[in-house]
Amino acid sequence: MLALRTSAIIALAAMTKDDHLPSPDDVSALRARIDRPIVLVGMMGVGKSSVGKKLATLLELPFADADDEIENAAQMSIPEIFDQFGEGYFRDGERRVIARMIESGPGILATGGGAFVSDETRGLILDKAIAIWLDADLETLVERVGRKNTRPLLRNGNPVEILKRLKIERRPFYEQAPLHVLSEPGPHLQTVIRIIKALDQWL
Ligand SMILES: Nc1ncnc2c1ncn2[C@@H]1O[C@H](COP(=O)(O)OP(=O)(O)OP(=O)(O)O)[C@@H](O)[C@H]1O
Ligand SMILES: O=C(O)C1=C[C@@H](O)[C@@H](O)[C@H](O)C1
Ligand SMILES: [Mg+2]
Repeated sequence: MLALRTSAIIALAAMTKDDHLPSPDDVSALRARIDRPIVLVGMMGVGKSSVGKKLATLLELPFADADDEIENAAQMSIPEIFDQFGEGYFRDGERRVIARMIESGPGILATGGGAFVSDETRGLILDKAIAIWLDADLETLVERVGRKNTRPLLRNGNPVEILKRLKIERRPFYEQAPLHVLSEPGPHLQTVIRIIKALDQWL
């Protein structure tokens, strides 16, 4: 497969009839080339956890979610951690959990929306893993985060305005990921296939 090691591979093409599931042989061949963790980064609600799980199933790789790991380690929910100890404490835990998980070898890791903003975490991911920026427009994010009220950063103010601001503030960090995949409205599988294609070109 042609290795496109240019600055970034942008898989933003609209869904076409070419967005079909790759054959089992193609998936196996790709799987064999994955020698590092694949780390999904991007805004809250973009689909890192839900798409990441499906991607892991398709590639037959272990899946882990940094937010879940933090909750398990603390035996508390993320809103409880924010309420009782504050965001700084959460970010410390997030940094430690991701540093540990990056050492676990090939697998799919869904990060929390703010993880890639940390210089230390971002440096580690860029050095030792394959970072994929999952991206969506504001309207899509607003619709998706509205399905659950579990994101403490959206509780203190107008969620649309907060998401809009965070999206602008975080873009310079997210765009450092070498792969950029759009997660548009539609089936999760559409995004999974786009990730597979981006990886196939990159590796
Ligand atoms: N491609 C998609 N098409 C339709 N719905 C999606 C898609 N991706 C995610 N969703 C839905 O959007 C919601 C948020 O997704 P998810 O929890 O995976 O986001 P996240 O990026 O992990 O967010 P966070 O950073 O807060 O953990 C879920 O209800 C999920 O099913
Ligand atoms: O975007 C963020 O900063 C966050 C996203 C979620 O995944 C959680 O990590 C937490 O709610 C913070
Ligand atoms: Mg998540």
